[in-house]
Amino acid sequence: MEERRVIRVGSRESRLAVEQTMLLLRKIEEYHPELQFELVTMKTTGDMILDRSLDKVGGKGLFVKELDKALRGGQIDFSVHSLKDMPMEQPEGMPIVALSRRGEPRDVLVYPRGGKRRRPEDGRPFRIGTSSERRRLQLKKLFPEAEFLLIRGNVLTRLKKLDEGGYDAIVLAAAGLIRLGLEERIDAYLEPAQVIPAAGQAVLAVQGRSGEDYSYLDCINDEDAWQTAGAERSFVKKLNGGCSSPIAAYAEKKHGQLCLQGLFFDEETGRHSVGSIEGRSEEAEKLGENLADALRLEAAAGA
Ligand SMILES: NCc1[nH]cc(CCC(=O)O)c1CC(=O)O
Repeated sequence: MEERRVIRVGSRESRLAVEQTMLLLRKIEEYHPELQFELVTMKTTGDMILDRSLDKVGGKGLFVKELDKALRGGQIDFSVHSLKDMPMEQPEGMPIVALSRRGEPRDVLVYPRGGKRRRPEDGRPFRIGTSSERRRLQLKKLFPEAEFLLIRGNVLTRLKKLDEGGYDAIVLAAAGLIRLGLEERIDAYLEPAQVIPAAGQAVLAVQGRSGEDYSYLDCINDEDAWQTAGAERSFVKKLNGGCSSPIAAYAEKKHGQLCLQGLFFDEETGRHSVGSIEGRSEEAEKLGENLADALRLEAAAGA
């Protein structure tokens, strides 16, 4: 029997990261039985800092740095990430080489297991757990009376903290729960018109090394994901390059057109602006930039 070519694949070690990576690998294996994948998991800086909002300690890069090092050093052949955790620009020589078809893009509310959603009459404010400024800013409008509390840790840790009574609800990405087989924990979907998701939410990204042949990834690579996530990420990039201010972006294709919704919060004026733009899919990046310019002006002017 011929030896199968071994490909080493890097992933964060959280259960969600591993589930997502395996999902992708199983798909590739269907098309390429001649390949053998070996999973290499790592703890990242972002997984180790649990007491602060990550916005404050250096942002998105924290979840990918260790894996980048292994990729650069050749210990792994590619790594798999949630696109929304990736910086807007890839390090030299380590581009994104494939994007998966987007999963369920919405954020959701999860209530404590067994406990009914607490009625507001009993006095204390409804406590919503999230560590994302993007989510807090948008949920404040839906739940003006709520109190927002920081929650950190991976998805399973957050669910545990919720069930132990620390919160009346938490906000998570539907995609993560679904991929963990926990869809039944979803109590309410938040429509993008109410809560715009994070750029790249529910898309998986494969990061590789320049010059390597990744043609075996064609089977999972999704053109729509490149266009929609491309518009979302160019919007974010134009506004802050991935720093701390809350930004949301969600694009979808409708009748061949690309429709991008965005939210921008201006730290200087304390105002935020929300808007959308529509155009040709081929101009995804331009659309992102144009919406960014428009929303920046609006937030600055306080229209
Ligand atoms: N920031 C953590 C993170 N990164 C990706 C997902 C879920 C999957 C996805 O959105 O692609 C999650 C959990 C969450 O936000 O609830």
